Amino acid sequence: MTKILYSKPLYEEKLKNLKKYSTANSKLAILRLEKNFGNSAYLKGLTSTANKVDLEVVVIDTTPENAYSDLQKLNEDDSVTGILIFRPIPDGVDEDELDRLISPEKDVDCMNPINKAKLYSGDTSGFIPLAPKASIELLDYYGIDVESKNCLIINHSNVVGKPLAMLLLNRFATVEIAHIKTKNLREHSLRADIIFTAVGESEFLDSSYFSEDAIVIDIAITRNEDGRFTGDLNSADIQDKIKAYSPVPNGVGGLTNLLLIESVIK
Ligand SMILES: Nc1nc(=O)c2c([nH]1)NC[C@@H]1CN(c3ccc(C(=O)N[C@@H](CCC(=O)O)C(=O)O)cc3)C=[N+]21
Repeated sequence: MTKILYSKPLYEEKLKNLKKYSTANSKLAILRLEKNFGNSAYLKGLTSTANKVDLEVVVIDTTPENAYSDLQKLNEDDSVTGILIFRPIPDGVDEDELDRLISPEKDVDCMNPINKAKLYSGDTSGFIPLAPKASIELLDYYGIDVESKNCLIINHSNVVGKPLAMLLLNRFATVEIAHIKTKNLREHSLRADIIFTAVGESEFLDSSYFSEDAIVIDIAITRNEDGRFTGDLNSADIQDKIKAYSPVPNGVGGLTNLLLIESVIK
């Protein structure tokens, strides 16, 4: 039997705890340069969670020309306590410049170089990128230890792959990162104990990619041809053929939005 790693029980537990905090002096601001499926799903999830704890959320739609000044305004606005810039960031915007500009104290997704440096040097006491953090917390909740495991990450972005690799290294996992130029992905995934994937290609990972003891953490969210939300994993095909997986929806994404709200409040 393949186990499904739902985030719901952990979500509920953490939500209950969050309700003890006052949200009166907290506000999350989201800087959005474009609308796409991924950030719409995120916005829906985080809005729903924010409503449950009465946290104020504002979305600032901006343009490549105004992004820097709009971000500066959010930095200077004392009522704003957390800032998230939706990724991916479109062409014509200097992503590194935005990252340098975001106030390190409000940088809930850990994109400012000061916060990244802390994380990359092994100090996890500050902000941690939220999707990688959710992936690790989900494994912790289900008692899955990554130490000495062969972990494959299929994503090399600044938001998912690279920070996730750091978190796994901190826990003495053996880490491999696959990306767009990787040859023979299957050869890598067949050797892996735990596979973290965030490609965004609906259900492309079938059972031929995995050993029977594989655990798959699906960090992608897309929509397939019939309009269903899916991740990278073909969950019908892998039934009874791998050990465990996190579903989409109700897996990593559901927890990511809660960790975002938690990060703003705490
Ligand atoms: N700077 C940045 N950091 C990100 O982490 C980031 C981003 N930009 N841009 C967009 C993608 C996508 N993403 C999601 C997070 C949560 C859900 C989520 O809450 N999903 C729920 C609910 C979905 C629903 O009900 O519509 C679920 O899967 O159960 C979805 C998608 C984070 N991303």
